[in-house]
Amino acid sequence: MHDSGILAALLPAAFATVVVYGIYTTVYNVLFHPLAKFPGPPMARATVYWKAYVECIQHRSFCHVLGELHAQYGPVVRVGPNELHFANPTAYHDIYKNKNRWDKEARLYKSFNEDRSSFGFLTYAEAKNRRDVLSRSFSQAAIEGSEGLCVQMTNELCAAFARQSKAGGVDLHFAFKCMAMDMIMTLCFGKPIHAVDAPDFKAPIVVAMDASSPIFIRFKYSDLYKNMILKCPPALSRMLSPETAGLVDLQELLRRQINDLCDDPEKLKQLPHNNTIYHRLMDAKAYRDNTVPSPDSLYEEAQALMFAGADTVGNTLMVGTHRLLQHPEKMHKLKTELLKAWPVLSEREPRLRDLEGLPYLNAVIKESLRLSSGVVSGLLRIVPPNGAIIAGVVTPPGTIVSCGSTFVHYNSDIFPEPNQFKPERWLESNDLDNWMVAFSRGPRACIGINLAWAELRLGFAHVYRKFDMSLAGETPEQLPYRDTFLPYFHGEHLRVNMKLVDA
Ligand code: HEM
Repeated sequence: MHDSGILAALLPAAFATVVVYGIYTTVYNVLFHPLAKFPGPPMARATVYWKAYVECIQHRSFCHVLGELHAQYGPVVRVGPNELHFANPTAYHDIYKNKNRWDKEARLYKSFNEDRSSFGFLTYAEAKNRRDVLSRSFSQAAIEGSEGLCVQMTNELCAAFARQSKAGGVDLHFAFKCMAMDMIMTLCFGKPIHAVDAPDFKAPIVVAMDASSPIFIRFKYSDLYKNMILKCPPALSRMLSPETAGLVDLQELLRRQINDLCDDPEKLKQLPHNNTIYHRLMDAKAYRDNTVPSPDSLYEEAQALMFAGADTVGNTLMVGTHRLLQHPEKMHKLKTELLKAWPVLSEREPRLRDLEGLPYLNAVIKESLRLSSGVVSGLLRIVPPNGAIIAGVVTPPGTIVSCGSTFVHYNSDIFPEPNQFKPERWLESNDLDNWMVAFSRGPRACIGINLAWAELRLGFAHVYRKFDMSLAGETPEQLPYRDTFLPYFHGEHLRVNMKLVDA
């Protein structure tokens, strides 16, 4: 028989095998799977590609879809053949508690192409090794040591506000992200990229990161597409997919930085600060096995730190500002507190320690963190071999589980009138802190929490003490976002007139 004859005979057999396998898995998933008794949309019970359809074809925001599903199906919904989402806030503490060593879920976490980073390692053990090295750079003491740098970045943002303020206002969507990007770049490599100096705050790296957010959703469902964009030569990738060109530029910039350091570690000595995160990451003695990670791993860590550290802080400052502008009386209260702590602008500015003691400032930050929620997607975890009880529900081993932070932060039993901006609620009860989950909880909680708090305290304090702000144009009633892991704000950017106060 000719080759073409063999192929002609095999093709129908291969096709039939695929069809039979498809029918078998569908019947198994719907009727016999250990999760068969949990309610959920019929297609979600049958295939993971239901979620892909909702996210990639319908372009719907999955955390919002989850809200509708829970209203229809109750507190536990089966959103994939092997996946449950919990709406009950107690589930949050059951899943993300300190003593849990649960793995992260591969499809979601591999989509970021940061598999060998603190954020991307799937297992607790691998992540712990890296976190042990990094945690020294993010400890409370380290961040206090970087206070001068943090103040400098905030001052540079304010100087840029003063310079760039013009008819039409400044773009706060990008401005705060630029500041956070300069901060993390300086902490990593000792030199800022001066993102805040870009005209209208459109620093290419920040714009590229912003535009690339929705693309990662597609990476979740197609390795082929992901590799086509991220692993083929940059010039070809830019040609094949102009919409992701910015992401490729960002990768090249970080790769150059890391390759330079790996090729010639002596270059570390030339960095303006001698105690950067990459001094630490490239110090073999910092590791239990005395081995510096591969250049690829160091690159992925840099990407993880940029993505984790810039948009999150930027979004919180933007959402807080949006709400304060909608509530002049709360803005006034904040400014009054700041004026008392910092009566004359030209005199000693308050230190981080002083800002920690300002109750209303801290309440404003908590309320901004609650409303922006940090990461809005469910942080998917795998139930270990012994199974688990989550919010009172017996959950089989191997199940993918999550409870999104928005289901905690917008729960009206915990936060009455959850859509309202009420910093005062944090002053009335300390118990609420138990339900602040913006930085997640447990062994994979945010490693940058101290840095984030420092940036938020200094950001709010300096900007609100130094500027009177008013909306340029219409007040957007809401800042609509889509769940792309972080919230992706896709509406009109928040533009604000900034007027320097006299003293
Ligand atoms: C308002 C600011 C921030 C918020 C709301 C936030 C939120 C979070 C959340 C929810 C996680 C858990 C993600 C997961 O389980 O998949 C996380 C992890 C992480 N964050 Fe942050 N973050 C913020 C700022 C920062 C900053 C400034 C950095 C440092 C550059 C940072 C670095 C990280 C890293 C490295 C992880 C991975 C930890 C691990 O998986 O073990 N974050 N963050």
